[in-house]
Amino acid sequence: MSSLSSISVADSPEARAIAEEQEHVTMLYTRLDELRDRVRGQLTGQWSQGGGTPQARLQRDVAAHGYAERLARYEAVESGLCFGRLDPRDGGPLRIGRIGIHDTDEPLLVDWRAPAARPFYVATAVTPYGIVRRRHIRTRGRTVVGLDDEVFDATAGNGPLVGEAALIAALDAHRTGRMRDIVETIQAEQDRVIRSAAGGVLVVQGGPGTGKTAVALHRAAYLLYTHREQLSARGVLIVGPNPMFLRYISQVLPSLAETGVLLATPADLFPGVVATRRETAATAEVKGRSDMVDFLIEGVRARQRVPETPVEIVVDRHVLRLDRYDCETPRRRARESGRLHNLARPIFVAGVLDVLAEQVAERIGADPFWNDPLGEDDAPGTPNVLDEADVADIRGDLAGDPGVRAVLDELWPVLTPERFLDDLFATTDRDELRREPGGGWSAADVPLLDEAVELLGEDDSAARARQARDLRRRLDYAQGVLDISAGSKSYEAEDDFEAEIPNVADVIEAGVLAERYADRDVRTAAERAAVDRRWAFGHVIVDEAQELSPMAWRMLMRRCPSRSMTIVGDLAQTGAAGGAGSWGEVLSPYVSDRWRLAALSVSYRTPAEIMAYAGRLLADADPPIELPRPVRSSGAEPRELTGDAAALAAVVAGEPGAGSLAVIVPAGRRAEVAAALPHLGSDLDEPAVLLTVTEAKGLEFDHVVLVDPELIRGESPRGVNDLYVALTRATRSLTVFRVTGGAGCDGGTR
Ligand SMILES: Nc1ncnc2c1ncn2[C@@H]1O[C@H](COP(=O)(O)OP(=O)(O)OP(=O)(O)O)[C@@H](O)[C@H]1O
Repeated sequence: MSSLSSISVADSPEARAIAEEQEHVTMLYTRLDELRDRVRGQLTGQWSQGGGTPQARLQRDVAAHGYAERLARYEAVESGLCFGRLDPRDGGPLRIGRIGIHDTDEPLLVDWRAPAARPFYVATAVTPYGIVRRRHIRTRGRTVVGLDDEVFDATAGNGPLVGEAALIAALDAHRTGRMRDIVETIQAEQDRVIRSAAGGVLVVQGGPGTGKTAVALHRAAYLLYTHREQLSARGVLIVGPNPMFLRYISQVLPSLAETGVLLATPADLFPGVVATRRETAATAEVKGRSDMVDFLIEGVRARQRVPETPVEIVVDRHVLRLDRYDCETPRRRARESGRLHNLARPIFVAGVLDVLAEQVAERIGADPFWNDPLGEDDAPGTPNVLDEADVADIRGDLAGDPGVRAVLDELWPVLTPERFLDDLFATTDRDELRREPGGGWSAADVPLLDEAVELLGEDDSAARARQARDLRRRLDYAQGVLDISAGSKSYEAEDDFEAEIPNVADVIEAGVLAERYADRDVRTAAERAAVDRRWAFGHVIVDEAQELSPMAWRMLMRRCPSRSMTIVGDLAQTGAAGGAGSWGEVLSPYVSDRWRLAALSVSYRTPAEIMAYAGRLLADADPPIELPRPVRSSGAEPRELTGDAAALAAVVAGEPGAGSLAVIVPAGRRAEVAAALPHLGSDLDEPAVLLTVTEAKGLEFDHVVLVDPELIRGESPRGVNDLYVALTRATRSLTVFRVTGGAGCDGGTR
């Protein structure tokens, strides 16, 4: 392998190589500008056409939406448009970039996701895939500033890393509050995960910094490229642990020219509910257990009541009575119907109304002389003079009676998930769950709300009525079009020749035409999915998946009935008490043992010095923690310091100015440390932040000051995992600071 970097000597072979690449890169940007101009023109063309039929306007909206998306893609790839070159043994060079650009018959730039680009990520001297040279092209703006070449020749052994110089340069770069894409330096083991088949469940397990998140995001881009039609219709969902994490990763897919992916936390997955309520980890753990399903089922059954003591209802001066026996049969029938609670209610209501109607009919229709031989006609009649229609009228009156309705609502209420859960928590005898109604929802409530819908059923009569109205409107409109057209036909029919020409009404009927006028939704799948609880995604990616509770998994699996999923996590980093202990345990209820495991073993984040230090601090962990292999060293050993709050503040103030800094604290000391470091918030766009381990999960910083590691370890049953997370957030330097004094930091340095 040979390497060239930062070539500047004019007229050297290296300079000539740069000039050659510059020429190609310049040509590519010219093409990109042309493509943008063309799409901009098409977009303006759509907007400038006014008026027209509703159908024409809708078609214009759809077209404009498509052009706007394409333009956004072209805008997104400005930086690093072309970053690689492959020289095959046979044939001309291929340039690799963020999108594909073609001339009439030859590819000018090959999309990194295309099969032809694959050797760029996996070729080695031993398995060169027909490639003799791989070149990483470094650009600044539109200027080529350096090249890194690897020549595959059987006599020169290649190292395990692909494009080592480019990779190390990427890893050494300062971190900002936003994750960057790694498209230029994806490593072979990562590439295998990214390009793995879309179907089934793929679990990606790897230690901190092995690129799981990066790989998951590039896999999303790869799948969208490879299965564009299917996935842009059904959408891709990426689930991350908290909003801060989602903000951190939010730029990666747009920089890969992919939009339209929904990023959400599990707490975001119940449209209409914003989970802002705080609760203890212990309560959240209980709510996440799978036995909550039975708790909810029991709760629903308990709201399908029969009267303990007879209930009296006064209707038109008649006193009607309902007892336990009267209601048990309707309840049994409703339950046995197999319908969900709200949908079974009409069966219960019908049964109870029958009982009440019978009572009324007996009172007002009974014929006391029905079998009196001296009665009218001297012959036995019927015991009740009311016929079926009369009884049906009585039933109808009873159904509208407020007193009857109140009793029915009490016995078998229509329940929204919110009303049900509020009531359940207010009345439960489980202390850890009991709370007053109202006060909003917690993140752990969201899977319970979702589960509740599955038990209660959604009353979609309003939506169905709306659909019926829409269809009626479209039919009327279509019929109007046909009528006008038929009118013009009769006018035209005065001319015999014209009358031979078939009219629109001859070839299409109103229903079909109405379909054509159906509103076409111009929103992306992600936009539609965000407001639709029942949306089934084409692929779901779950990051930091080890943190999800069994109830959250149930909710997620509902969003992905096809089970086309990528699950990314590290069991050694599980912090949540209800989080995963093993992937098999998590997945077996849904896919049995039909899931694939891919392991990532190299840490691209944590330098060797910090990893070794973490190994020492975690040496007694049980089960033992297997640390990933660091890919580079920083030359800086971690520092251990002790002092009071003022000393901590001084250390933080003295941290290197360049790059990002995080102070990671035990949750129980957050307030104290925040008081000592009042200038630190948790906005990742700021150069320095103060975070708990839970908040820091999945993030990384150039420099980390870790406060009181022993406290972090002792704070929860999975404290050792939390400490592992905290120790592995830094890309450059780690300072461990133990605060002296009982209260630690009491704000003295304010
Ligand atoms: N092939 C690569 N080229 C360049 N940078 C990479 C590569 N792989 C990973 N990285 C970088 O390494 C860092 C860690 O990656 P990432 O956050 O995806 O790891 P992770 O496994 O998800 O970590 P954690 O378990 O801590 O969440 C990121 O800055 C990422 O950009």
